[in-house]
Formats: sequence, C-alpha cells, structure tokens
Amino acid sequence: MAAAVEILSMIEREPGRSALYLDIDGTLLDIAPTPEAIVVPPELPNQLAELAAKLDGAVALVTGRSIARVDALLQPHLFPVAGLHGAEMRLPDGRFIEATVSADFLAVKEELHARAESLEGVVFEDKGAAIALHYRLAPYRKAEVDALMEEAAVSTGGGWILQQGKMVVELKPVQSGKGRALEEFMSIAPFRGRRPIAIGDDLTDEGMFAVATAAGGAAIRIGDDAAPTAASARLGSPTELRRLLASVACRPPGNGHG
Ligand SMILES: O=P(O)(O)OC[C@H]1O[C@H](O[C@H]2O[C@H](CO)[C@@H](O)[C@H](O)[C@H]2O)[C@H](O)[C@@H](O)[C@@H]1O
Ligand SMILES: [Mg+2]
Repeated sequence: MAAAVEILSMIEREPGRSALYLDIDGTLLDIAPTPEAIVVPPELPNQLAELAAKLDGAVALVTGRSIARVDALLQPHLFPVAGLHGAEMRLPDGRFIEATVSADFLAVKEELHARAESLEGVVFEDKGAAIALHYRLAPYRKAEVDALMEEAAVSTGGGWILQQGKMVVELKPVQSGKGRALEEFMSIAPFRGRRPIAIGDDLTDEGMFAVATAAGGAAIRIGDDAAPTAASARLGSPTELRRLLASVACRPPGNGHG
C-alpha cells in the first residue's frame, strides 16, 4: 500500500496532470456530534480555492451533503460538486444535474420525520432528495433506525435506496453513487485526461476509490478504522489531511517531498 504522503506529493510535482476528488465529513472536516455541529476551519475554503487554482480547477467535492450545504460551508467559493452521494451535480461550467423527488418520496419523508421525533436522540436530516437518520447521540437506536429506514425504502417504490454510513442510515436516489459521479467529472474538462486522486473516509466513498484506482489514479481512506477498502493508502485523520493539502496548495510545482 502506498503512503498517502507519496500520493499527495505526486500532485505537488505534477499539478497539471492531477485531479482531486474530496469527500467532506470525516475527510476534510472532523466528525461532530450532529450534522449541524461541524466546524469548518476558517482557512480551509481559501486553501481549497488555492489548490483548485493550482490544478487548473480540477478539484471537486464529492459528498453526501447537498450542494447548497457545501456552498454554505465553503463560501465564498463555488467548487464543482457531486452532492447527495452523486445524485446531484454542479459541473465545472456551472451546469446542474438535479435530483428530482416523487410524491411517494415526499410522503415517506413526512412519515419518517414524524416517527423519528418519537425516537429520543435520533436526528432527522432533510436534504431535499435524500434523507438521513442519525443515531450518533443514541447508538442503542441503531436497530430501530435500520428497521425504519428499510421500511421507508420499500415505501418509495424503488426510486430510493439505503446508504449506511457513520452512525447514520440514509435514503438516497437510486440514480446516485460517488463512483458514477467521478466518471462524469472524469469525462469533462478540466478533469478529463488527469490522474484521479479520490479521498474519503466511509463506505459511500468506496465506489469512487474503485473508479479512481481503475483509471490509473489513487485513493486515500481517512481514519484509523480497519475497514476493508479499495483505497491505495490510509491516513489517520482530517487534521493530517488538511495539513498535507495546505502544503500542496502553497508549494510551487516540482517542489515535492521527493
Ligand atoms: O460524504 P460525506 O461528505 O462524508 O457526507 C456523509 C454524511 O456526513 C454527515 O453525517 C456524518 O457527519 C456528521 C457530522 O460530523 C456526523 O454527526 C454524522 O454522524 C455522520 O454520519 C451528513 O450529516 C450526511 O448528510 C452526509 O451524507
Ligand atoms: Mg465522509
């Protein structure tokens, strides 16, 4: 397994041949008790913008969050984003691929919201065309949350599927997937023809790890868990990643670690 620092130093040496695909929660940002409690280090948005400039714009966020939430987190910058696990995208030229909702899904959402309110400690997150039920504040609720979400998925009539995550179960559009999102970005400028480097921390990121490595790139899984992964390297924490990315952002090309 390659070291994460070697992979990032490849970007430093050859920014014009690299493209970077970044997950947010657990990767760029430390995990917090609830979705709203995350802390964006004040220097991070500008560092990502510097990195993007260095890679001629070939930096995308690939996340379970909605694009609107990403924009709010990383303001004032608007990056290319695959949101809702790839169900919605903002392409580099500003075009949107939107996720649509059905009447069945809206009814399921309402019902889930009401039922989640009776489960103390469970946090309901409405993301538009996706829903997350979090049990981080009440881990003993996992079985109840799983059962509720399995029932909800069936009630959508097949248009939405389950996504397991860190202390969360999500309902995401069946037409989603971070691997598919990467393929979409990789087919267009400025991402086309560049070596894809995907960085994430969770099950949902495994699809993009597989696509990036199959295309001759590399992938880094963040975190100290021992979960099996298609990533080519591991790195301990978002703090370490932010430090390495900051160093890539500010060094001139060709001045890598060796
Ligand atoms: O694909 P990502 O960018 O990693 O987003 C995945 C989900 O992240 C968020 O939930 C997770 O982070 C929360 C804040 O640290 C944490 O409280 C929660 O337990 C985690 O599961 C987000 O709320 C979801 O919408 C994203 O899909
Ligand atoms: Mg993540």
